[in-house]
Amino acid sequence: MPAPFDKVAIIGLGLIGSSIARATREAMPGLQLSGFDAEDGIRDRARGLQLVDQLPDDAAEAVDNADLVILCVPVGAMGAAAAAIAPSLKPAAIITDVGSSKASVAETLRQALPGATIIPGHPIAGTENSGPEAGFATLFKGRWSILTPAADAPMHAIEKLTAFWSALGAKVECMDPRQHDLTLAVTSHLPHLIAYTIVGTARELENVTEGEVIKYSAGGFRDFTRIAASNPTMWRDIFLSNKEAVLDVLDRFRGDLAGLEQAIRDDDGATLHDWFSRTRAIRRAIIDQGQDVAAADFGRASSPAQPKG
Ligand SMILES: NC(=O)C1=CN([C@@H]2O[C@H](COP(=O)(O)OP(=O)(O)OC[C@H]3O[C@@H](n4cnc5c(N)ncnc54)[C@H](O)[C@@H]3O)[C@@H](O)[C@H]2O)C=CC1
Ligand SMILES: O=C(O)C(=O)Cc1ccc(O)cc1
Repeated sequence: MPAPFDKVAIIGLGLIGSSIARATREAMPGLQLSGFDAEDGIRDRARGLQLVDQLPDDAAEAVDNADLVILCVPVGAMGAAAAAIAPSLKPAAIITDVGSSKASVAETLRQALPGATIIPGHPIAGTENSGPEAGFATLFKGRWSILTPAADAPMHAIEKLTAFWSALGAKVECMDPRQHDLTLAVTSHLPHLIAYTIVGTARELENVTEGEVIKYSAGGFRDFTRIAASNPTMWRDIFLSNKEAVLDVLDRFRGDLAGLEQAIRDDDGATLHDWFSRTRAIRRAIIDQGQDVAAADFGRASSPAQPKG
């Protein structure tokens, strides 16, 4: 199939931007790629890696004549990135982003780029690493890429963006932005908040445990430390931009945690066993659906799928 775009501009050349560049090069070698990053040092490193064909020192120059512009910056920087490209966007250009929250980003982009064709997006694929060296071409293979177009978004733009992500190996689905934000608050944002909490708590307990938390850190805690090593700027922005949904799921989580705390206090083994059995079934269902590609891809699955029964 021919590439859906002639020229694609990637703004923000960190983990996600550089992965898109690498994957696009592999899947659509004839396509013209340009890029920009606000940090001089990142631009230099991206040039060294030869991630794109053109990498000017100016955002507006990078999007000149681009058919698709992909904003790959932290959610809190979307407004500034959009404002910087506004003067030189070609009228027919499609603007998308990869931000981890959608309703507030969509509103920011609408305000910064009035009249532009904006199709917000979010590839549900990533790692705890950042920067242009951290990206890799296979990141999106077999993973979901969610689009959250407004009701009046032009169908041809949605179709072209779908074709682009499909060429990178992603499975594409459209979703309402609020539905996206609530779903991701449960499946991604709350788990990160818990990891950030538990690793910080363990660090504070080091005085009590005399360094043994780190020394004997076993499977469970190690998994949390990977997630808690995620990009602080990016995650600060995610929590502040998806505040409502995160606070909503946090409230429910607190209720469930209190229930388990009470069961422990009451020596109520049946409640604990019942809860843990249900969560085990959820893990198995996810693996049966083939959704555990992240761990498999990175060759760091913490444990193989448990045998049934
Ligand atoms: N890291 C992950 O696992 C995933 C991240 N995302 C989303 O992708 C976006 C980018 O994240 P990463 O690539 O991981 O971060 P990153 O930190 O690796 O890269 C972001 C880049 O954006 C640049 N930048 C910041 N403000 C800018 C501006 N105004 N103009 C141009 N460049 C600017 C930074 O210098 C940096 O190089 C975020 O919105 C994040 O929520 C989405 C899916 C997964
Ligand atoms: O590294 C991990 O476990 C992740 O969960 C990566 C990730 C981070 C943010 C997203 O919006 C999507 C995926």
